[in-house]
Amino acid sequence: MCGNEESTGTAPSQRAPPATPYQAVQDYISNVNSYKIIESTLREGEQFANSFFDTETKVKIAKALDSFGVDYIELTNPCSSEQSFQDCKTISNLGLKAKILTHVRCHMGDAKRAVEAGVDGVDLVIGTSQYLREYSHGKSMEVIQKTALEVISYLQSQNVEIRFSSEDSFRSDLVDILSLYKAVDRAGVHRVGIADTVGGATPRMTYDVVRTLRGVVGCDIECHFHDDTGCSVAGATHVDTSVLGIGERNGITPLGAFMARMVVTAPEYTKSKYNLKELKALETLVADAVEINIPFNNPVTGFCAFTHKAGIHAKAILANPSTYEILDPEIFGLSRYVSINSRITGWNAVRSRAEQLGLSMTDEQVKEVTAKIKQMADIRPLAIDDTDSILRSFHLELQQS
Ligand SMILES: CC(=O)SCCNC(=O)CCNC(=O)[C@H](O)C(C)(C)COP(=O)(O)OP(=O)(O)OC[C@H]1O[C@@H](n2cnc3c(N)ncnc32)[C@H](O)[C@@H]1OP(=O)(O)O
Ligand SMILES: O=C(O)CCC(=O)C(=O)O
Ligand SMILES: [Zn+2]
Repeated sequence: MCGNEESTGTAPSQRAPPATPYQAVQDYISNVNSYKIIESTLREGEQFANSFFDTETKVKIAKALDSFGVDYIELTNPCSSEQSFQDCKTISNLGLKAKILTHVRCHMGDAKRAVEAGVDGVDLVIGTSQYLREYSHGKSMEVIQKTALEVISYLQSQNVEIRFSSEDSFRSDLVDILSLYKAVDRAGVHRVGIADTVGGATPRMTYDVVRTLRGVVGCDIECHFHDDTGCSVAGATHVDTSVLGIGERNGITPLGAFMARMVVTAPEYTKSKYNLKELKALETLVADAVEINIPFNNPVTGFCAFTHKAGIHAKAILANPSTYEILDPEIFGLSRYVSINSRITGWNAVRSRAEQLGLSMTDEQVKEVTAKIKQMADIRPLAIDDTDSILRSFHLELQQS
């Protein structure tokens, strides 16, 4: 052992645990205590390369999302196929607490089919960037606005909730989209949405656009962010998510990562509203359905999300978990793991493991066995069983000597 043989400090077990070990990172500027989740696993998620959801799977996922507590569940356009239409009807009739939305083109035919499917709300979308106006639908801003107002007026007559969104908002002309949003807001939509369809926006750009839009519309503002450049966790009043972030290309804001963010930013609201302990089961359900593994570094549920390895970390974590954790795993029904299996393990971690195993040793003895673990760990990777046996046989030798 080197370095800290003499500075053992106070043993973690001798100190009173702090009353509130986890402290929120306060965001005094934003109003984060009333956001809502538009969960799009069954829409954006169906655009994920591997996705095939049969009706039974969709129903299971919809029920799991509902039980988790999401506010809205967004479904694929019922015009996509006969089964998409039937599935919209089936899920709309489940009597879930979450409102059921479908996502359609800002187009009268799509809007009528959405109403026939019996959804609670319709998410209208149309591309507004030069790229999409030229290469997708070919419509001018004037035609877009005229069509939008007609479709909105029809949907109002059908008493459904209406969201109007531009696709590729961040590459659209800001003046163009602001005047379009102003018009649809005046027409009475419930929300407008902005979408970073290609995942190129920065947090600063997002802040600027949402702030400017907030000055122009009175309705709620929904955000939809793609993760092409790893910047998808953000939002305004309503945030689009999908389980594990599945979606077109490499997807959108992952529900779990967003929950991780919000449990820090708005802890009371988030914990009281969402059944965070169901996150892991929900992610496992969707991962199995689309035949993927949960990434090792997934926020909250990645296998090492709460694993502490380096000796300096382990000591402090054992004394007070908030030293190296911004999230309490218990909130998600999970537990932390302190590794003692490597050459970077420290004696404090080993002492804690020995205590867990009921092996009583002096500090000097723990340091001695730690040196043995390190010796072995320099030769090959160790598993927990290996280090436990080293501890047990060392302890046995002590008793026999
Ligand atoms: C960024 C996003 O993720 S937006 C959501 C993407 N979701 C989907 O695409 C849902 C699944 N899509 C589908 O099932 C099909 O594309 C359908 C049913 C919507 C349309 O299918 P098709 O009629 O075969 O058209 P296709 O998919 O080849 O092309 C899209 C058509 O929609 C038009 N379009 C695209 N956006 C809009 C819009 N907002 N309003 C009106 N028309 C639009 C395009 O111009 C094109 O029309 P065209 O047939 O005259 O060329
Ligand atoms: O409807 C929206 O707001 C977003 C549509 C979409 O999936 C996207 O633009 O990436
Ligand atoms: Zn998208």
